[in-house]
Amino acid sequence: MTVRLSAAEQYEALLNKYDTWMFDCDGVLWHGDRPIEGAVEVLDMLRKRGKRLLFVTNNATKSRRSYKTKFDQLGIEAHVDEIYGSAYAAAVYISSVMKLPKDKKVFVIGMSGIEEELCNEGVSYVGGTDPADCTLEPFSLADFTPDPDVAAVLCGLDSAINYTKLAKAFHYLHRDPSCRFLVTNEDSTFPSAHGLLPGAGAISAPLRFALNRDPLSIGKPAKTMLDCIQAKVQFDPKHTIMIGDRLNTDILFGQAGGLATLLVLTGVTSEDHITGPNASTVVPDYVTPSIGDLRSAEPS
Ligand SMILES: O=C(O)[C@H](O)[C@H](O)COP(=O)(O)O
Ligand SMILES: [Mg+2]
Repeated sequence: MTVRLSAAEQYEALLNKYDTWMFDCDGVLWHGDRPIEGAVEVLDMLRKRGKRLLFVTNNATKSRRSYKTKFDQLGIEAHVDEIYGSAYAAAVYISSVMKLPKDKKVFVIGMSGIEEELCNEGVSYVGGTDPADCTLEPFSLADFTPDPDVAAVLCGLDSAINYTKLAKAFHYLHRDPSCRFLVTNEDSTFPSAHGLLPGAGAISAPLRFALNRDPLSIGKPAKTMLDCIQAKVQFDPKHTIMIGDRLNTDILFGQAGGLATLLVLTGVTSEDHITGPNASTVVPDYVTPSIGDLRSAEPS
C-alpha cells in the first residue's frame, strides 16, 4: 500500500529512516536545464544531514563528466562517482561484462554521452555524432561500405536521429545475427523543459520492428544498472530509497534492488496513473507531488 506523504512528520521520518538517497534526474531534479522547485535545497539539506547521494539517470545524452558540469551549473553539489548514467553503464557492460574484443567496434546511434563513455572504457565505435551520419541525404546501400569490425549496435536517445543511422544499424544487425543489439534504455518519453518528447525507447523502436528482435536494455529497471553502481559504491539496500518519476523504470528498478521507492509527480507519472480503475500494478512505497516537499521536514 502506498503511503501518501504530506505532513512534516512524515518527511522527517523518511529522512531519519534512509541513509542512501538514489535520485533519478529527468522529471525529478529538473526538466531539461530547469531545476524543479525545491530540488536544490532538498539535496543541500540531505548533504548537510550526512546522507549519501547517488544520481541514477537513464539519460544517455551526457557522460558522467558532462553531468557533473550540469550539476555545477545548477549549483548542486555532486561528484562524478555519485553519477550513474545509462551511457556509462552501457560502456562498462560492453567492456567488462560482454568483453567486446579490442579489435571490434560498436555502431552507435546516440550522442556525445555514449561516445565519451565508450572512449573512457577503451571501446572503439563508429557512427554517433559522426557528421557523415548526421545527414538527411537519401541513404543507399550501394554507397555504404560497412565496417567489418562492428560486432555490436548500441542505441540511445538521439535528437539527430535519421534514416541513415537507422539503416546502418539495421544493416549491421541484419547481416550478422551474432551482432549484439544493445540499448541504453527503453523510456518511451522524455520529460523536457517544455513538455514530453519521444524517449530513447522511441528511437530504437524502428529497429525492433524492422528486425523483429528485442535488444538488451542496460538502464533502469535492468539489474545491470544496479550492478554498475554496486561495483563502485557500497550501500545497504534496507536503508536506501530510490526517488523517481517513472513507474516502469525508476520504481521497478528500486523494487528489483530491494530498495524503498518514492514516486514524485513532477515527471512522466501523474495521479491517474496510480489511482482509479487504470492504476498501474507497479506500486511505490511512497508518493509525494514533488521532491521539493521534503523541505517541510526542515525545522522552520
Ligand atoms: O528517453 C530517455 O532517455 C529518458 O526519458 C530520459 O533521459 C530519462 O532520464 P531519467 O528520468 O532516467 O533521468
Ligand atoms: Mg525520470
